[in-house]
Amino acid sequence: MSAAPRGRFISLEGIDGAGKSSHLGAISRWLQDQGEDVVQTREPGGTPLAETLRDLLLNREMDGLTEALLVFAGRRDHWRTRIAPALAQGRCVVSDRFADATFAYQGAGRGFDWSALQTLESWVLDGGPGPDLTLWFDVDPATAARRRAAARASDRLEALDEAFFARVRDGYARRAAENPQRVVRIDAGQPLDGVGTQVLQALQAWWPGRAR
Ligand SMILES: Nc1ncnc2c1ncn2[C@@H]1O[C@H](COP(=O)(O)OP(=O)(O)OP(=O)(O)O)[C@@H](O)[C@H]1O
Ligand SMILES: Cc1cn([C@H]2C[C@H](O)[C@@H](COP(=O)(O)O)O2)c(=O)[nH]c1=O
Repeated sequence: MSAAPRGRFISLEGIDGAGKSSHLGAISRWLQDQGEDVVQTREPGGTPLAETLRDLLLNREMDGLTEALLVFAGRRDHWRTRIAPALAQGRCVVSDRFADATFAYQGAGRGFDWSALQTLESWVLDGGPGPDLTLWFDVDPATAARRRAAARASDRLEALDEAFFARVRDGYARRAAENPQRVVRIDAGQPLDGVGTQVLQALQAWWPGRAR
């Protein structure tokens, strides 16, 4: 009996308040409509251990190196016990954030060494590929801050200033430039339905071209 073809892996990225989580459900439904068995997850988190580490990241004071090691520790557990097995079964994984967030937040935002992050990423993913498609919800930091303020109280990272989020945005732009075949930029400054239309178009444009 032959093994199932590897499933597809989609990640959603963007600065806090960009609006990515608002489209998670619609993306999963669209994939289900294509006949996919979908696993919806998030980072930091996605497993009991990684959710515990998420709680520390969002609520305890620490430096950028500690943040990077903590998110990669959680990602290792998430990858090894949940994402990789699901992909091996041919399932479709949709994650609200993945490794690009570490390059953007801990790399560009905190100033942690980019090539060291690339080494950690390769170790944690067993040298294999990460997401097949990344939707980068790109919005200016002032708009994102207004959306966050209207929606909820800030956690430790969300409370950082606009200059931090401008650097994080630059980090996402750098990852997009380094991975043009994978990362699709969504103009998240548009109203909700306009963003939803772009998301759908990005999925449709990518879907038929995916070799399994
Ligand atoms: N395009 C949009 N226009 C206006 N408001 C939006 C838009 N997209 C999302 N919002 C609102 O902004 C707030 C933040 O949205 P959401 O939680 O989806 O962002 P997020 O990128 O997932 O944030 P985080 O990563 O910090 O959880 C919500 O109140 C949501 O309703
Ligand atoms: C994966 C990852 C996340 N972060 C930060 C980004 C956000 O501020 C929080 C997660 O909150 P969300 O509302 O669930 O998006 O964590 C990070 O700093 N590094 C990472 O690798």
